[in-house]
Formats: sequence, C-alpha cells, structure tokens
Amino acid sequence: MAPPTSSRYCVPDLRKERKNCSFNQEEITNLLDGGPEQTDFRRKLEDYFLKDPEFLDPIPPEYLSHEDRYANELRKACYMIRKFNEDEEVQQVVGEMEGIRRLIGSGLGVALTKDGNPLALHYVMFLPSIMGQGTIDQQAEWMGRAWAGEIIGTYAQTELGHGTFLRGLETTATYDPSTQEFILNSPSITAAKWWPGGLGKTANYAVVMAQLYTKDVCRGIHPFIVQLRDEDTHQSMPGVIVGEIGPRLGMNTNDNGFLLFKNYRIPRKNMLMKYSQVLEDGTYVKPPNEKLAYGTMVFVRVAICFDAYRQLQRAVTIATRYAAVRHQSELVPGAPEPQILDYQTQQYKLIPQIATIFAIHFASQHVWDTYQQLTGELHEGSVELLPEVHALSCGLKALSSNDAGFGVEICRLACGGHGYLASSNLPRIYTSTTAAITYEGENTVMWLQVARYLVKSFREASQGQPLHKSVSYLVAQPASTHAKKDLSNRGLVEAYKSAVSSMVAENAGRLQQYCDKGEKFEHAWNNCSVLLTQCAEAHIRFFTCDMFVHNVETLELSDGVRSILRRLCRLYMIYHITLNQGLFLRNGALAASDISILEGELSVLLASLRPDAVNLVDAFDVHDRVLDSTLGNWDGNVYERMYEEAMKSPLNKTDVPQAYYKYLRPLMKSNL
Ligand SMILES: CCCCCCCCCCCCCCCCCCCCCC(=O)SCCNC(=O)CCNC(=O)[C@H](O)C(C)(C)COP(=O)(O)OP(=O)(O)OC[C@H]1O[C@@H](n2cnc3c(N)ncnc32)[C@H](O)[C@@H]1OP(=O)(O)O
Ligand SMILES: Cc1cc2nc3c(=O)[nH]c(=O)nc-3n(C[C@H](O)[C@H](O)[C@H](O)COP(=O)(O)OP(=O)(O)OC[C@H]3O[C@@H](n4cnc5c(N)ncnc54)[C@H](O)[C@@H]3O)c2cc1C
Repeated sequence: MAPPTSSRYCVPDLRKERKNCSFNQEEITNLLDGGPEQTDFRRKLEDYFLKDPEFLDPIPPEYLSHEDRYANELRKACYMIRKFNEDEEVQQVVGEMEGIRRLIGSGLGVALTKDGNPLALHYVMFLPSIMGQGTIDQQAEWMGRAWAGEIIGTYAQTELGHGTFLRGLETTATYDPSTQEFILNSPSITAAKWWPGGLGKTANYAVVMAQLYTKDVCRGIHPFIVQLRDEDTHQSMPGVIVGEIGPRLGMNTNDNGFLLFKNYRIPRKNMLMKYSQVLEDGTYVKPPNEKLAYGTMVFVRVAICFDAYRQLQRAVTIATRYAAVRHQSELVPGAPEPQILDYQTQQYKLIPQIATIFAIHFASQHVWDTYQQLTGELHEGSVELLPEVHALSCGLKALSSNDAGFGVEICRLACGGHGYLASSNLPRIYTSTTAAITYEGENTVMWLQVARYLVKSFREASQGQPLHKSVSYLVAQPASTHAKKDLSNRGLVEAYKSAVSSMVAENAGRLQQYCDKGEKFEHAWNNCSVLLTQCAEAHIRFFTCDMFVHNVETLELSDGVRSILRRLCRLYMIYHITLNQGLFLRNGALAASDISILEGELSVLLASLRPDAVNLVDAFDVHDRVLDSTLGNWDGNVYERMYEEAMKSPLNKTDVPQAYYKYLRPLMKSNL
C-alpha cells in the first residue's frame, strides 16, 4: 500500500485525487491478493527482491543487442532462482512452491525479468508436466533436480506444421522392446518443434509431446522427458538439433526455439506414465480419458487468466494516473485545460478496464477452484468434471487474454503519443499480453471448444439429462417480451442468461438444419462456426457477469467497498450489454427502452466512478518498479522522468553522432 499522501510527495493533481477516497483501499488490495496475509507476503517478496541492485537495469533493454538482452535476463533469472534456493532470509519469507509461483507468475517476476524470463517455461510447464503427468516414482526422480535448477526444462509441443491441431503432430516416439527405449524422430521439416520458450539456448531437457507407436500401432500424442543437451558441456546431444527461432513481436528474451530429432533414443522410463503406460514388452495401457495427456495445458490456461488481469492492472494504473496528471484542450472555452480524465470519452476508455480486472479476477478464482476440485477427483479416479473444467478454462483463457490484450491497447491509446514510447512500458506490456491470445491455444480455437461443449450440453438438456453447473441455465425458458424488465444487477444477469440460452438454442437448431439437409456434421459445424464462436463468447461473458454479481453480493465487504464494486459491476454489465444490444433485443431479453435507460445510466456511472478512478488503481497496489513506466509512477512526476529516460538514449551521448559524418554530411554537402 502506498503511504499516506502526507508522508510522500506526489504532484498536486494526484494529491487532489487522493484526498477523498470513498472506500477502504487496503480491503480491495487484500481482496485481489487473496487475503491480508497474501498481501503481506507479496509486499515482503517485492521488498526483498526489488531492493537488490542485481535486478536493476542500468541500460534500458531496448538499447542492448539481441544476445546481450538474452544474457541480461538470463543473469537475472538465474540469480533470482539461486537467491530463492540458497538464501535463508528469502526462504523464511516465501514458502517453496508459492514463492516460485509468485516469482514467475506475478507482476514481480515480470518486473525482474522484463522482456521474457528464459526460465519461465521450466516453472510454468516443465515442472507442472512432471507433477501432473508423472508417476510418483518419476516425480521422485525428476522433481528434486528440476526444483534445484540442476536441470532446466521446457514444454515442446508445437511444430512448424501444427500448433492447434495436436492430433496432427508429426514427431514420433517408437518403442523398441529389445532395448526398452523410445526412438524419437522428426520425419519432415514441418515436424520440427517450433516456439517452445527457453528451448533455444537455455533448456537442457524438455517434455516433448510425440505420437507414440507401440507394436506398430499409433496411440496418439504422449509426453516424454527428453534430454536435449549434455549436462556438463551444454552441447546438444547427438541426434538432437536445437536452436533459437529469431526475434518476435515481444518476449524476446524467452529464447523460443526449434528442435528436431534423428533416431534419438530415450529410456522407457522417460515416458510420463501417470495416466497411460507402455509396459516392458510394448503393451499399451490406455488412460481413463485420452485427453488427460493435455492436462498441463489446462493448468496453464487457468494460470493465464490471472496473468491477463495483472497485465491489465499495470496498464490501467499507468494510464489512469497519467490521465489525472495530463492536461489538454479546453472543456469550457477560456477555462484552464482540464485533466484529460475529466473527458467522458477518456473515462469510457479507462474505467471499464478497471471493472474488467475485478470481473476476470472473480471468474478466474472460480475456475481455479473448480480445477482444484477436478485435481482432487482425478486422484480418486473420477474424470466427471473434466469437460466442465476444459470448457471453462478454454473460455476464460480466451476472454481474459482478449479483454486484457485489447484493454492494454486502449490504455496505450489513452496516453496519446507518450503511450507509444518504450519508456511508458505500454508497448512491452502490450506485446506480452497479446501473445496470450495465441499461445496455449489460439483464441478462436478455444471458443470453438467452448461452443462444442455448449451444443453438446444443449442437446443433452433437450433430452432431459442433467447439466454441469456453468451450462445449467441452457434449459432456461425464453424471456417474455411483454413483461416489465428487472434492470437490477441480478436482473441483468437474468437477461444475459435468457439472451445467451436463446442464441445457443437458435444456433444448435441451425446446425441441426444443415445436418437435416444432408450436410455432414463437420461441414455443418464449419458453416455455423462464426455464430458458434459468438455463442461461446457470450456464454463466457455471461459467466463473468454472474460471478461478478455473485461475489459482490455475497462476500463480506465494508459498505464503501461493496458500493464501489457494485457500481463497477454494473458498469461492466452495461458496457457489454450496450456493445452487444442486438443479442438482447432479438429474443426480447431487453427492450429498446431498457437499453436506452441503461445507456443513460452508463454516463451516470462513469461520472460517479470518476472521482475514485485514481484511488481504485492505487488500491491495485502495483509497485512502481513493477509498473516500470515514466507515465505511471505513484508520484505522477511524468515529464521530468520522461526527460531523464530520453537522456539514456545512446544517441544522446554525443551532440553529433558518427553516422552524421558517415552518411548525412556527405549527402548534405554533396553540392559543395
Ligand atoms: C510447480 C511450479 C509452479 C509454478 C507455476 C507457475 C505458474 C505461473 C503462471 C504464470 C502465468 C503465465 C505466464 C506466461 C508465461 C509464458 C507462457 C507461455 C506458454 C505458452 C505455451 C504454449 O503455447 S504450449 C502449446 C499450447 N498448445 C495448445 O494449446 C494447442 C491447442 N490445441 C488443443 O488443445 C487441441 O488440439 C484441441 C483444440 C483442444 C483439440 O483437441 P483434439 O483434436 O484432440 O480434440 P477434439 O476437438 O476432437 O475434441 C474431442 C473431445 O476432447 C475434448 N477435449 C479436448 N481437449 C481437452 C482437454 N484439454 N481436456 C479435456 N477434454 C478435452 C473435447 O471437448 C471433445 O470432447 P467431446 O467429444 O465430449 O465433445
Ligand atoms: C509467444 C509464444 C510462446 C509460445 N510458447 C510455446 C511453448 O512454450 N511451447 C509450445 O509447444 N508452443 C508454444 N507456442 C506455440 C503456440 O501454442 C501456438 O502458436 C498456438 O497454439 C497456435 O497454433 P498455430 O501457431 O499452429 O496457429 P494456427 O492453428 O496455424 O492458427 C492460424 C489461424 O488458423 C485458425 N485455425 C486453426 N485451426 C482452426 C480450426 N480448427 N477452426 C477454425 N480456425 C482455425 C486460427 O484461429 C488462426 O486464425 C508459443 C507461441 C507464442 C506466440
């Protein structure tokens, strides 16, 4: 929490904003952290790591070469882990697993390794794969060394030819019972693994997803632990071809890599065998559900939802503080230039982003709890919850990465020209956030998975079968177009429910009509797929609204916090309803007159939330170093900081650069 304004300098504009806060900021901070002890834990962790000079970047990374940038982030990432493993003080501050999760997956981790942590995939996917897919014996064999950082791994699944269509992966792992080994091969250039983070130069191991062949039968894709580099020399193993794929839009220090195998042998015990097994003689033992091999992706999709709103938190904190400091144009002719935050259009850009953070937070928390329940039930052998968790994690991953990606871009635009500067940090926040729209399942593909679940559930409901919780509303009766509408928060959730269930019913019907006309189901599906993705998005939007209202009404909150969250929740719903009014109008869930009332209320809500906009982003409690922005610091000292940062440009080392003498001068003087 930032200290009281009296004890810390901030510019007068921000001092004015902070003077009257209508709610208890610490309560919001605790709510988003998961409780006061979690806030305390996060702050201790931040204090501990951020005070360490090793994590400072005397030269902004943008001025470094590709290699130096990678080396610099690797230096910090390794130092971070060493400190974590060796330092007694840090071990007292952080619990093992939780500490690493916070270090890698939080704003703090992002602040320490700015442009992509080369060790991220080791923690985010390699370790979770061993834990989720390995037997107890395999965990015992690999986890200790991996935790200690003695071996570093990644998750190598995507290939040049296929990322989305996993059944189309080409890498093969053929079992040889005579030696009890798997032989790995990349049969073509399109079989090259392509994209895995940390694969290029950092990792010496990987969990490789490959088509398993035993007894001449292909058994589908399975995970294998594969050594890629010699543990002493770090040179690639014979039969392994590995390297980096070159610069990306962002996350350039993640050393995303490529990988090919040529008759490369690994022992039988290196297949992760928690769910399916290959016995010594090559007999294949099937898993209880073949999609359990995709388990690591489900875990990471849920983690991405939390990451998405934390990225948006950074962007909206920067843009809102800047909007309070920045003065531009005239609202009233001749009057002083207002803070740009006073323009309603600016409020419309920023305040819905603030609301989105809470919406994604509550929804992610629910999906995480359901995921944990599934994990517990899997231990008991039940896969009953798997389809529900798969659909929710795909859907919320798509919605959160989409909202956060576009939300960050709106924040950048809201800062005018200065938002385009690297020193605002908005470009870097954008490039990392937008990557999540693609990785861990491209969003359109994720929506189609959700749509598949919706259509299937709708059909089951029509046959009177029980539905999982998140889709149980699909049996709802259509709204009566004549009844007077309840426009309370709960009433709007009901309107959502009715509109989405009609939409799903209509498109399930459309799909059926295509099939009835003799089209094959797959073609009928493709013909309806634009509308089906819209159904999926509307369903998950409804889910986030439902979760938002449920939490605001049922959590134990002080009056001030409940009041501000209620208004944010209402703004969130009205924002999306007015953007998608056709959805509500066409089945009569809302009437045109209702929409008109809501549009009017949107303006009232923006005005009512405007005075607390800075207080709200302050309550996110994002450390200045985590923001890492000239525009967003707590003190609001924007212009001096921008000037200082500009002075770091190597071009400013001299008044006249060498390039002038080499190129410009000869041109300018050529006529002399
Ligand atoms: C321990 C330490 C703790 C530390 C932890 C620290 C945590 C900190 C966290 C930090 C935060 C982040 C930081 C960022 C860092 C950067 C990370 C960058 C990472 C980026 C990595 C990647 O990017 S890595 C590659 C991801 N690459 C995909 O994501 C492929 C998508 N492609 C598919 O995923 C499949 O291809 C696709 C489409 C499903 C079709 O799969 P398919 O063809 O086999 O299946 P069909 O469509 O035919 O479906 C047949 C039936 O299977 C059902 N089903 C399908 N999947 C299922 C499933 N998973 N579970 C259950 N059921 C499933 C389906 O619902 C159908 O069910 P039904 O028949 O009943 O309708
Ligand atoms: C920054 C970053 C980090 C990554 N890290 C890793 C990693 O660590 N490990 C790893 O294994 N992979 C990683 N990936 C790869 C990533 O998971 C894939 O890029 C992603 O799953 C999308 O697959 P693709 O690239 O094959 O896209 P494609 O599937 O080729 O998508 C291209 C277009 O085709 C459309 N499309 C594809 N299939 C369908 C369909 N069935 N129906 C309708 N439209 C469809 C998509 O919607 C999209 O518009 C990473 C990618 C990025 C960008």
